[in-house]
Order: sequence, then structure tokens, then C-alpha cells
Amino acid sequence: MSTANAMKREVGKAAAQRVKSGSIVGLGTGSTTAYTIEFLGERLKNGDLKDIKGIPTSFQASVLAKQFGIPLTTLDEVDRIDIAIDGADEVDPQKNLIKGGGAAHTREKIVDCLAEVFIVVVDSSKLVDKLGSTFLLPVEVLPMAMTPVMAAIKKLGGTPELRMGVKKAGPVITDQGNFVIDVKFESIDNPAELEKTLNNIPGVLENGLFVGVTDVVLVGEVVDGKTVIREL
Ligand SMILES: O=C[C@H](O)[C@H](O)[C@H](O)COP(=O)(O)O
Repeated sequence: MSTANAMKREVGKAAAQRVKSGSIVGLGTGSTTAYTIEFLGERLKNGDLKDIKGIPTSFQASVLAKQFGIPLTTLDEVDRIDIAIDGADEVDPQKNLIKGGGAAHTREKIVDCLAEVFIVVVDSSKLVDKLGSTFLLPVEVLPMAMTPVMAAIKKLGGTPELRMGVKKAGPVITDQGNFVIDVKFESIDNPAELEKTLNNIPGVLENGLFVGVTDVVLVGEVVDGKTVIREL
């Protein structure tokens, strides 16, 4: 296993350890939370954890949950989410995030914002001083509004590009049937304001800025050749 994967695995597992029996659990999307879902399944199987229900943030999370034996529910069936565990593409010192590298940020924001406790799991490469410095900002958009939304983003100083599929001709299609525009901003000085401004453009469903939502960040990193977990 690569060092990056080892960090993801350990941090994903550490977050899974924090889930208590009887909890409603938001299940994040991506390669790090895939390990969380796997370890939740293991804990259920060995009897260390009982009676949890998962709320998936994507088709991927839902498939993994079924594979690892985690019963699922929906937001129509529950009146709370006790804990959500999700990955991120960037984390700043205020625990604000950029998410959406897997085009799942719209559902993730719904689930993560509802959780009583929201835990972010990342490897140390995701830590940045300023959001937008290493990762483009994903914006989910209704396909028919793509052109005016791109024009509006340019007016805000961003450089938008339509996310294209890999092993698929044409654009990436989200779980909701929409497009993703990835935006380069020279500098994101006020993430809270930019999050609102982008969501105010007609045709935008949601953007990948998560501001003031995170409770805990667990970071997997390698120190003296060993993978360790630290909490921000
Ligand atoms: O849309 C995807 C999500 O926001 C992911 O949680 C994020 O991209 C991090 O994924 P990974 O753990 O694979 O780096």
C-alpha cells in the first residue's frame, strides 16, 4: 500500500472508532471515507458497534455501505444525524474546506451540515494556509445554465472550466444529473462571502466551500516513518 493510502486508511479508521452504537451516521464520499465505511462495517460485524444507520452522501457511499453491511436510511426517515464523517480536498487553519473533488459536494453539504458532530478525515497533503491554493473550487450547475453561470463566474474574477469525464466522452455528470464547473480564483480572501455569492448565481446548485461547518479534523501523516493521527 502506498504511503498516501496508508495515511487515508489510518485516518479513516480512526474516525470510524468515534462512532457510537445507536447513531445515525452521515457517510462521506471519496477514497478516505471509503476506509471509514469499511471499518464501520467491520465494527458491526465483530459486535463492537450496534444499531447504526447510515445516510450516504453519494451513489459511491451507498454502494460501499451495502457492500460492508451498513443499514441505510434517508433524511425523510430520521430527525437527526449524530455524526458525519467526510473527506476534503483542502482544509485551512480555520477548518474551512474545499470539497467536491468527486463531484459529491452538494449532497455532502446537506448531510454534513445537519450532523451534530462533523468530522473531516484527510491526509496531511490536504492542509493549506489558504483555500484555493492547490485545488480548483467545484461548482455544481444545472446543464442548461452552464453558459450564463460561467459568464457570471468570470465577472467575479474566476476562471471556470467544465469538468470532463475520464473514460467517458463529454462532461462529468453528478449524482443529480448536473455538470461541475471547476473554478480557479487567484485568491479566496473571504470564503464565507464567496460561498454565498456563488450560490446566488441562478443555475448554481451548490459550491464546494464548506465554511464554519467542521467540528473536528483528523489528519493522517507520516512521522519518523510511522503513520500517526493528529487532531486539528
Ligand atoms: O466530492 C467528493 C468529496 O468532497 C470528497 O470527500 C473529497 O474529494 C475528498 O476525497 P478523497 O478522500 O478521495 O481525497
